[in-house]
Amino acid sequence: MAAALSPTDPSSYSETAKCQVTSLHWDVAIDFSTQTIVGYVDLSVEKKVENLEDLVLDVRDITVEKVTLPGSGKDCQFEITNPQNVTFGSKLTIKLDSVIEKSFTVSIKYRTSPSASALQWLRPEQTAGKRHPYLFSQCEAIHARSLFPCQDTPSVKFTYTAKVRAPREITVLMSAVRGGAEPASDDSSDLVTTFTMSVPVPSYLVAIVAGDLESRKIGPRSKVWSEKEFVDAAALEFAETETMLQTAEQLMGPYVWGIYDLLVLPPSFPLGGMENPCLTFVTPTILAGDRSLADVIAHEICHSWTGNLVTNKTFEHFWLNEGHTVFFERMILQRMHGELHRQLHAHEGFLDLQTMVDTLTKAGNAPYTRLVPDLKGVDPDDAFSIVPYEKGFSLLYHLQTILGGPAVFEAFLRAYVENFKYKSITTEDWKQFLYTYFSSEEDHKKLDTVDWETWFHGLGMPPYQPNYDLRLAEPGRVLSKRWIEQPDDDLNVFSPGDINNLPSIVIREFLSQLILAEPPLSQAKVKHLEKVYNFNKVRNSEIRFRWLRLCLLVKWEDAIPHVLDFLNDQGRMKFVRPLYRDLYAWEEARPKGVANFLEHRQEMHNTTAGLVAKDLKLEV
Ligand SMILES: CC/C=C\C/C=C\C[C@@H](O)/C=C/C=C/C=C\[C@@H](O)CCCC(=O)O
Ligand SMILES: [Zn+2]
Repeated sequence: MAAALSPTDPSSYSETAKCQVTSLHWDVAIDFSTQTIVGYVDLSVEKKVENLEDLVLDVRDITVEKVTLPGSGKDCQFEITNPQNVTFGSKLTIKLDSVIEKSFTVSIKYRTSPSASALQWLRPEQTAGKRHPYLFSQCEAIHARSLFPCQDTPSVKFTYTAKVRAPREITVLMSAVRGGAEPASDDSSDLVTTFTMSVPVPSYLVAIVAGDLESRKIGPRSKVWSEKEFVDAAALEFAETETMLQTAEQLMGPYVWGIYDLLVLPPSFPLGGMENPCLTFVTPTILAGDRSLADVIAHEICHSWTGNLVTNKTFEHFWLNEGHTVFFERMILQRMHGELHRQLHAHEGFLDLQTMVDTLTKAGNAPYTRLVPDLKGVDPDDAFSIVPYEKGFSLLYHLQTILGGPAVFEAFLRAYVENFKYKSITTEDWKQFLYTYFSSEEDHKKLDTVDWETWFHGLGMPPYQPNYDLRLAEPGRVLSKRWIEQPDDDLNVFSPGDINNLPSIVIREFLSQLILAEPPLSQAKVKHLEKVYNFNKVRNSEIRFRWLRLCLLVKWEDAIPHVLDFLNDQGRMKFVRPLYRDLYAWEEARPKGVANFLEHRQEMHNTTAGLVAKDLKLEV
């Protein structure tokens, strides 16, 4: 019989009403030769009920060797049920007959599997330096259970310490403050590095990286880490980090995590960024050379408050993490570059939301367009999209508009963070606080005009269409209109100078408008665009992405090798999944897309490969 999932979190087996993990100690060795992590996790647990018979934990692809209660020195019986559940992993039940104390510790001796979904192992030849192997983790949403047995639900927060052993030429970092690295007592060719995270975090924020890493100081509390080959470029690209941190502190209160470092990962990293505390992980696709893609850094910095301090209680409330973070990210852009930048980014987000809603709806996944989706029986990775980011932002922007503008709403958001910091909350908690904060009769009348049911549970686009100020984008929009209206046999009116002085965000808007043109642009026009502006040479990933989508839209065969190059150069899902879907949708290009995927899937990140396989309708 299948094991039951938690009544309070559809993505976890843990029984958090009975007991909760409050701290964790991880004592492990990284074994690159077997692609496993081996050692102990010690969990300190607090009982919530008098008679606690079992401790139930989430595991996936983990071999448990022994469980002991260090307090009494006794071994515990344990069993693993649902061993093959692809979506949620398995349920580890530890028998606790003898525990009478309110708090106790269990020590679990275990090993991970080479196919642990949280981990990507790279051979030396897959790294930039080609000298040493590399390992990185991605635990959000529910992959921490493949790294260590845990209550893998964001409703539980714990502090942690760690001791990680690895070969001495490998630098190990975690989402925590790094202590020293000492030679292992039995073999000085290994180093043991220690870490401390003293702010309670959910399991999805535990992260590890191990590789041939260097760092550069980029601010009083910040370093950037990466392979030697990228580190100087990364230091220049992210030089605004401290300004962003200070701006975020003005908006949301003190930064509680001590250090804020950045790690630039190898190109297969599946996300733009991941807000691992003390050490944000980012994709190298934001190394544009001109800081124009640093909005990703602003976003990850804001998660230090929204997400990492105030956390969604389950991934059904993921919009609380992401909607607020996008809202604050755009406030940082506004403070640094002006309101028109915020307006243009918000507009771009709304266009992206429309595209995503169309894609999900056409694919039969309309339920994932809900702001608060039902994740019962659903892998959170399958439900993941920009919907919670942009629909969430739209809701907050709408509230800002009706409740009195930025000053009033910023004060509310600051109070929201203050009120819920260190907690995990639901959408209902958020809404109750909103009504309590805006308590006057007049404000309640305004709040009651909001169609909450449609915002939270409605399918498709939000029930309100914002009217953003697009003055900044005007030159790009005028140029796109000219291209759309110009007859195909009279294209010599365009010249490279048309886009010379346009900021990259405006070129993005230019290309987005061309993609949206109805009827679609002719292939002749797209070929002429290349002739005049040389887009195939542009390395800015956001421009490259839009340009290649436009080429596929008009079925320009010569563009396919450029698309495949981009797909094989990097593995960011935001770019890879739509391009593979476009290849699939074009019947003649489909075999090339499928063949390219099959050739490269072994090099891809697990999660990306699994989702692309579904996009290409291949067996997983
Ligand atoms: C409603 C959605 C339900 C669950 C999703 C929760 C987690 C999904 C999982 O796939 C993890 C996502 C992690 C995201 C981290 C960073 C993003 O900001 C990246 C955004 C995309 C990009 O910029 O490349
Ligand atoms: Zn985010």
